Amino acid sequence: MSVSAPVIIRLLASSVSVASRAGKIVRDVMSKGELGIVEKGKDDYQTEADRSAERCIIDSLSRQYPKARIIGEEDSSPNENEVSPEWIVLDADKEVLGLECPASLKGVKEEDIVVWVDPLDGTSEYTQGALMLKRDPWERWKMYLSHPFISMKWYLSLLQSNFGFLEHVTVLIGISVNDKPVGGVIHQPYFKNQAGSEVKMGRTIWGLSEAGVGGFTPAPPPESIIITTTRSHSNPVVEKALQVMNAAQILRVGGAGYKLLEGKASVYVFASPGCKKWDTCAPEAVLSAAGGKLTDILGNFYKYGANEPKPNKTGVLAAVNDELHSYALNRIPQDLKDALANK
Ligand SMILES: Nc1ncnc2c1ncn2[C@@H]1O[C@H](COP(=O)(O)O)[C@@H](O)[C@H]1OP(=O)(O)O
Ligand SMILES: [Mg+2]
Repeated sequence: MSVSAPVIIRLLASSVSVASRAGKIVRDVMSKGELGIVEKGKDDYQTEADRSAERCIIDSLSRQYPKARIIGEEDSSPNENEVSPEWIVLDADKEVLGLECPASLKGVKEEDIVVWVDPLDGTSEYTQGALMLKRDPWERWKMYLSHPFISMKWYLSLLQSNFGFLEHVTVLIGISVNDKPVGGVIHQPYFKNQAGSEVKMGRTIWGLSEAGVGGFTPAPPPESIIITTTRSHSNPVVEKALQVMNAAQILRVGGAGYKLLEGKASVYVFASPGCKKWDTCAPEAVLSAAGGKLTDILGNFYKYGANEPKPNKTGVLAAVNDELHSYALNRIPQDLKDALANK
């Protein structure tokens, strides 16, 4: 790799490469069918894919950027023995390496950087996707019984979903400097690239502050207001914040990364704690590089320094441009903002 490129460019290029490798780990664990689900907290699960993909990303990046602070959702400690040599990725994406570094980022030093890693965003959708991959109804029913966190209502909605929730899964790597997300990578392991009769799985999107985005073309905002929100972590306050938006449509999809990429919505509203810094760092970087804005429900930016609290206690409000962000912010009732701020 060219050592002459500024560190922020090299790190973003390395993150693009390692995110694809992590995406393959996510697919491989699913293919084996042994998810190794662990309950971390209420509505919060971890699988073998989360653990292995995180080790792949953290070990690959920390070998190349030892002075950067890298924080992963699963908080697994580095242990050489656990890491398969095949998981270590030391190459870097050529397109990103060739980017002109914005002047404001040229002087960034490795030790100024904090990287937030979510190895598998949309874990609920991933585990539910596993259930639906069981084509034999009896096998599926037995697996459902071993997933005590999936209610019968969800099970029935899954049966009607045409097995689509795996597309909501993403791998997120967010790069922050001075508390701000400046670079982001969102990899979709289950995105289908159709080339003739051949289907190749996976796509990687990146964004860099003042440089733009790559890997996809952001769609122009729809004429009417289309909102996206959680499908698996709702509550009455989340619903109240949606009702006041006067939206033409509400799309309920999983994962923070996927909400930015599903292509139809222009505003993301989630008036609840639940998301953490690793959920929003990469999406915020990509969104702002594309001209959008992500804040909490009160309109304040989150800070991404290494010592900042991990939970995004005051929710998420994101939009593809400032005008739509202001529209949504002004519609949220003050009592709802106060209730979240004082939680
Ligand atoms: N109540 C919660 N508990 C745990 N994680 C949450 C919660 N709410 C949101 N998240 C995280 O934020 C992401 C976006 O939320 P949602 O899918 O509900 O829209 C989720 O995929 C999940 O990340 P993860 O899947 O990495 O654990
Ligand atoms: Mg997440």
